[in-house]
Amino acid sequence: MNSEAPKTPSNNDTPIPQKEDGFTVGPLDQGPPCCIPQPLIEIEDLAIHYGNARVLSEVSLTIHRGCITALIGPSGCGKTSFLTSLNRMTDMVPGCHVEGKISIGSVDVRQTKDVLGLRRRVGMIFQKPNPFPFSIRKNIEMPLKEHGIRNRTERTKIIQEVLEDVGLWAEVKDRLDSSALALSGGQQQRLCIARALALRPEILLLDEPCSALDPLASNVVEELLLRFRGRYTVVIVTHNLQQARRVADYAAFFWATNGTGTLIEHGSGTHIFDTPQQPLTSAYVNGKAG
Ligand SMILES: Nc1ncnc2c1ncn2[C@@H]1O[C@H](COP(=O)(O)OP(=O)(O)OP(=O)(O)O)[C@@H](O)[C@H]1O
Repeated sequence: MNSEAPKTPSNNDTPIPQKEDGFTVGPLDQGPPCCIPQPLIEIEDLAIHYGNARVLSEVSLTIHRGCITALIGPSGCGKTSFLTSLNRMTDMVPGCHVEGKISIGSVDVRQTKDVLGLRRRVGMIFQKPNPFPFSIRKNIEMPLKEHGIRNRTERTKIIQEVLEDVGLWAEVKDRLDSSALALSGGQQQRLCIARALALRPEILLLDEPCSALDPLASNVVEELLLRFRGRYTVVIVTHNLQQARRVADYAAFFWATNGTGTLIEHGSGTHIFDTPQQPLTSAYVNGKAG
């Protein structure tokens, strides 16, 4: 294990990026613009079961505010299960049982009664873009209404802001009432990210967000993630090690033995990809295992 600081510059003098190229990139007042390693999510001795099968065990990890943390490891080692436990999506899986402690700031994730508030704070983006089968506008408006934003002018403002944040505004501003399903895959994924941003989350969980996209669309989403650094705390599952290497301030490597995954090693992206301590990590990141 390693808790060395990430490669990203960490000092208070880094200027806050201003609106450029039509992007505003999230609430500007939400924190340090660079990756100052301050713990935000603390996971202690996490275990996850589906029925009698223990698929994840003994995972302890600190995730830092404003940083991008990549979860890597072969298929079936528990990355998605881990990710979805962070905003209690695991509650929705019949037979799923989570043990251990997850804290986000002062909130005890497993004990909190305010699951809606938790999910507002911790947004989730899935592998396959999943826009609602409605208009582009309604895709963002619906969750805003569900979360109690009754004022139409405020909703209209947020819709424009978040579409600008994901670089989609110029492409869709003249067809906000057209079906979201008519957008390309990459545009749909950016719409889903905009929908998550509309609720002003602090944390974004992304489960292989680029794997269903063509290389060009994938690059656009990756670029977007880099722009989120410092504004949102991003936790991303990716099988694309090149992508993980490019974006990760921190990386956590999982591996399963006899069906039970665990965390083998974590640390800065540089540490995991260039100087891993564990032979298994080295074999995996160099394409010799997994
Ligand atoms: N709903 C479920 N019911 C039963 N078992 C499940 C369920 N979801 C996941 N599993 C099992 O839990 C283990 C971990 O799965 P998980 O999807 O978390 O791994 P992963 O590392 O994200 O895999 P991948 O990279 O293929 O998405 C696997 O053995 C999987 O079959």
